[in-house]
Amino acid sequence: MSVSKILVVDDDVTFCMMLETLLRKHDYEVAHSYTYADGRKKLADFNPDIVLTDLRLPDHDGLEILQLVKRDVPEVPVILMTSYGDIRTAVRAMKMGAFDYVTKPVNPDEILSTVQRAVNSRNKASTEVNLQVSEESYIEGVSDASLKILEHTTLVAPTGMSVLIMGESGTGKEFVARRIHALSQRSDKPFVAIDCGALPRDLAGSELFGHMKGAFTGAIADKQGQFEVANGGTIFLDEIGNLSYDIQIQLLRAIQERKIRRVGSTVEIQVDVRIITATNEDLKQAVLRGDFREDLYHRINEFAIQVAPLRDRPEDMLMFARHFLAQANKELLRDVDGFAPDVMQIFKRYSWPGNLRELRNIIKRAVLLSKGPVITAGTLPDELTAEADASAIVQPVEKGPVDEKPAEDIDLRETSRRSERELIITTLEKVRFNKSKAAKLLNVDRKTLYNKMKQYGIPLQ
Ligand SMILES: Nc1ncnc2c1ncn2[C@@H]1O[C@H](COP(=O)(O)OP(=O)(O)OP(=O)(O)O)[C@@H](O)[C@H]1O
Repeated sequence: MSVSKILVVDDDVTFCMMLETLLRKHDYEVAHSYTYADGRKKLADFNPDIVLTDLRLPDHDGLEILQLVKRDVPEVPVILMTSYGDIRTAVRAMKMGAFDYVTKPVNPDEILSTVQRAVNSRNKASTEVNLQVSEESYIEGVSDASLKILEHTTLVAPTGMSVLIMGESGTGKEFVARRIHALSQRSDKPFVAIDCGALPRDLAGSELFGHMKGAFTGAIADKQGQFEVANGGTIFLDEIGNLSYDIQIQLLRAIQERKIRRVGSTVEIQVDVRIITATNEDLKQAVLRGDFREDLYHRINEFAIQVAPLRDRPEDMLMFARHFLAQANKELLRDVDGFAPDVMQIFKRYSWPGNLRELRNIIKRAVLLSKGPVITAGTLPDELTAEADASAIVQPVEKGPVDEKPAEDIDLRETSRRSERELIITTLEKVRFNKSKAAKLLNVDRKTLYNKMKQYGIPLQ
């Protein structure tokens, strides 16, 4: 196999050099750019197989590099490097079609394993094997929300109904889709996953339905679309809300009449494909806005499954954490045995905007950094512990069993917010608004106290 070419875009010169040396040592061919403008040029001149970009560049942000790649060379995986404070942007990047993100400071083993996964995914894509049967095992979870998903997937799997899976990014929607396929009568036929968010508008038709030689510039040969590839099996359309109106019409036809037509052809091809779709936006709103066709919405929504965010199902935390720990140990050839009790408490208090994907990444990173037999709070990013600390002001770390059920009731939350505010005010008054002393008494750091004061509208005076 030929050497993979990697373009690194980052304005930190020393970091770029370090990364280059590391990647070269592992037989990658590397080019670097310190700016968006140069990155854009190298994208054309160097023709990389993979792009690694920082989220903050002096002249633009890294998301624009991602957009550029998705527009011009959508098959090239983009890995984003972010500081932990940018996690929400990283989540947005995933929605826009990024392959994955790694958090800075970048750990050599972590970056190498992510790059290797990207190389593997490219090799799969280029040989048109988009079937990607998951190597990871499926965890069912124990929360009520997970049990409901289990019940619904088992019920709907054998029916052939179209399923719409809703949930935030990283909650496991694609895993649920694969599960439905695996439990259906189509399980020995292809499962084809397509990220509609990463499909360039003008190529979406050809990617889904195929094209004929000469149909447009660049169509140098006839090409099967993914509907034909998936024939007999299941097609999973992730981020369905991103399809253009035009493609929505063609998709509706494919579902209603079970026929597709390649771009540039008049011949209709019969296809038998089950449709599973996913979205993390409110499609009903998109219908009301006129961005998504109502008839298509009803077609894809014969059965809906809601996947809850991780923060709303803390009962699942321990199981997933253990699963990702075992996975990380295997991938990194380590033998970390478990989690210190305060780590599980931090996990349960953190808001997990990136959901299971974020938990997986955090644990992998912690395994890399661990020196002892268990993962300790010191191996977690500061932002994560700070956010968890902030929400713990009136909920001191419990010593109880790690998987006990925390309060979920909305009123209870509201009450605890109110008493948290009162506690902060009383403490501040007691120490005459000396923030350092107040922070000490409340057992949080000053930054957390400031954030809380801002959040509750307490004057900083
Ligand atoms: N049930 C599960 N068992 C084990 N791992 C899971 C499960 N669900 C999700 N994961 C882990 O979380 C990662 C993200 O899941 P997945 O890609 O299915 O999320 P998603 O909701 O489709 O995300 P996006 O909306 O960003 O496409 C997976 O790669 C896997 O590592």
